[in-house]
Amino acid sequence: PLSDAAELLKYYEVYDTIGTGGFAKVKLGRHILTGEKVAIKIMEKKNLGEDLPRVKTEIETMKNMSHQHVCRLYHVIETHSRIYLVLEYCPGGELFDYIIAKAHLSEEETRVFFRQIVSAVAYVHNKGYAHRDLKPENLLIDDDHNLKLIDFGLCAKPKGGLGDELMTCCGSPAYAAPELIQGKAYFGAEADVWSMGVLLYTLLCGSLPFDDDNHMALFRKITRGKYWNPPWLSSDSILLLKQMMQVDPKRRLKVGQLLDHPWMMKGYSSPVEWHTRQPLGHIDDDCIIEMAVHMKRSKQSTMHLVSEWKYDQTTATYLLLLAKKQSGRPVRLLRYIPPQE
Ligand SMILES: O=C(Nc1ccc2c(c1)CCNCC2)c1ccc(-c2cn[nH]c2)cc1OCc1ccccc1
Repeated sequence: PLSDAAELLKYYEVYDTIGTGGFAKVKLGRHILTGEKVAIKIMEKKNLGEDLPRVKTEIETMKNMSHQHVCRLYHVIETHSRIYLVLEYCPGGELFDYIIAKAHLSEEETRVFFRQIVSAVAYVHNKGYAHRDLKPENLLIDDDHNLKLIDFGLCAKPKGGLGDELMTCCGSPAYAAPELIQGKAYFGAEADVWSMGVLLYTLLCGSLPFDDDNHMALFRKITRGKYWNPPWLSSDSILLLKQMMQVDPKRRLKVGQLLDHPWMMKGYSSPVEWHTRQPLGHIDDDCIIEMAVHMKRSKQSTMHLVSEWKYDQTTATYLLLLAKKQSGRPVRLLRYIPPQE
């Protein structure tokens, strides 16, 4: 109903639907004040049902994530019947479609992408979360041809940190670790490494290492851990895949060992940089000044307002101004001049 869209339309121009997922629809949009393009994920509360907790998890998790390879949440608008998430614009679409279009990627192109995936996952783990649904559908390509991790609906933040075991069996079977599908207690970080191994395989090979229409047959293949290595794989790639898709989680590579693994370092002089380039607490002066001028407030009170991180129009305006600055565009808010009488 219009009342729901009214709140959204106060701040955004909304264009056509670009994707419809399980319980959400994604539309293109533009933030009026900054002119920046955004993606708007629209969910009908009544259709969410038992998925509502998953959406709440995703929102609370994404509010704590600020990283160059994690899709940024800018604004949360909850109305009578809908939840709108305003998200970072990723016009390259899903990595899944990109791989299909190219059959499979070269080792060099895979390495560029895989270093970004490891950077995102290392950051997420350092924050105490396990993603638990790593797959090419959950990696989007931005307008700079960089990857952005999405879908934190299944992530877990064990109370005692990632040293605690998890129980819930979740995620997509083809990417799920053996210990997870066997219903054993597992460590989220170890399960994520297995999924990254399957992801690396799909990038290099253009197919799944373990696949079967029959669920039980698929489970048997995963627990057996044997898969085909296509002839175009280098011996280094074969070795790394083997170290990541170890059925025994204790023998599996750790994320820390991935950061400077010889395969990851080929053609590079430094290990994967996983620290964020935009720490959450950091407040950019240029953006604050432009907002203060626009809001006719002092710099101090504008700084204070932004620091509340309410994921409202203020948060969205600040983050989108920052995105503008980082893309080399002018740190300017729209100067709306009302029509002269
Ligand atoms: O910006 C996003 N998507 C997106 C934007 C523009 C274009 C495309 C895609 C590809 C299709 N051709 C038109 C160009 C976009 C951003 C964030 C999220 C998102 C973040 N957490 N959850 C979802 C989802 C997004 O989309 C999903 C999608 C839509 C159509 C296909 C492929 C992917």
